[in-house]
Amino acid sequence: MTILDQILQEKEKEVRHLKATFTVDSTVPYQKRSLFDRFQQSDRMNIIAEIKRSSPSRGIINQNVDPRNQAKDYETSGAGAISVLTDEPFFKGTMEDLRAVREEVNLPILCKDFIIDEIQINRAKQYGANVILLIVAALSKERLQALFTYARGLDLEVLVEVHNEQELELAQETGATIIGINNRNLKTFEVDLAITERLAGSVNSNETLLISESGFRSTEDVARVKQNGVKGILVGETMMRSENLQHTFDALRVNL
Ligand SMILES: O=P(O)(O)OC[C@@H](O)[C@@H](O)c1c[nH]c2ccccc12
Repeated sequence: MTILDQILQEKEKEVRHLKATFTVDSTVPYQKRSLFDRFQQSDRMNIIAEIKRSSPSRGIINQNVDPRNQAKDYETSGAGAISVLTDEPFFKGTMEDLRAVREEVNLPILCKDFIIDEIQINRAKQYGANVILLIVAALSKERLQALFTYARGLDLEVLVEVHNEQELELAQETGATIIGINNRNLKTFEVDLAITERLAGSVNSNETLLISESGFRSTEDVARVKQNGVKGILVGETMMRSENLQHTFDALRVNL
């Protein structure tokens, strides 16, 4: 069984529990913050900076981070959006982290989780997400379409994550306007920026916002992907380990 299979098995349990315990509170106000508009217009590489305590591939990264302070520091250093890993069993994040971050910053917030059911989308919105992640490798074509349409109906944006040509085609058929090319294979953990170089060419980057995800450490890394129409990068570990965030942001926010 791959790690992705294990995670999805856990998610099924989580969804069963959620269905028994979570109800939507329709009195919670929602304020839209568009990642698409912000990123599509920018003339510098946009950074989605991630709150990531731990991961199955890297182990503990920064277990005791205060998500509020970290997010605030990301915002002042030049982040265009914040990603909050909310998966608990494998990444040690929480929905409370998402809420805390949402209260602290004015940027679009991505709920980074393995979404397989509508109820997780309701919960993400209620905790303050503006954008949700749908991972093509984790869903059937039908479920991908259903969850995508459901989220759009709630006025959320959707980052559709792909790792190969076939998944990219599915994302496009779904109607995705924000596509994340994950350089990390979620089944083997292998990271290779060549994945973005290979896939980005088949996307019309005037209509679709292209994000490259995982494995960014240096200006050179970003330079490799920007030629291909990529307007944003998703950076976790490098941000969580940075001792000088301003310096890290300046190095990665190359001119487009
Ligand atoms: O820490 P990195 O290598 O900068 O990667 C960040 C982000 O791309 C990664 O956390 C990620 C991309 N897609 C995911 C799906 C689920 C969990 C995590 C992820």
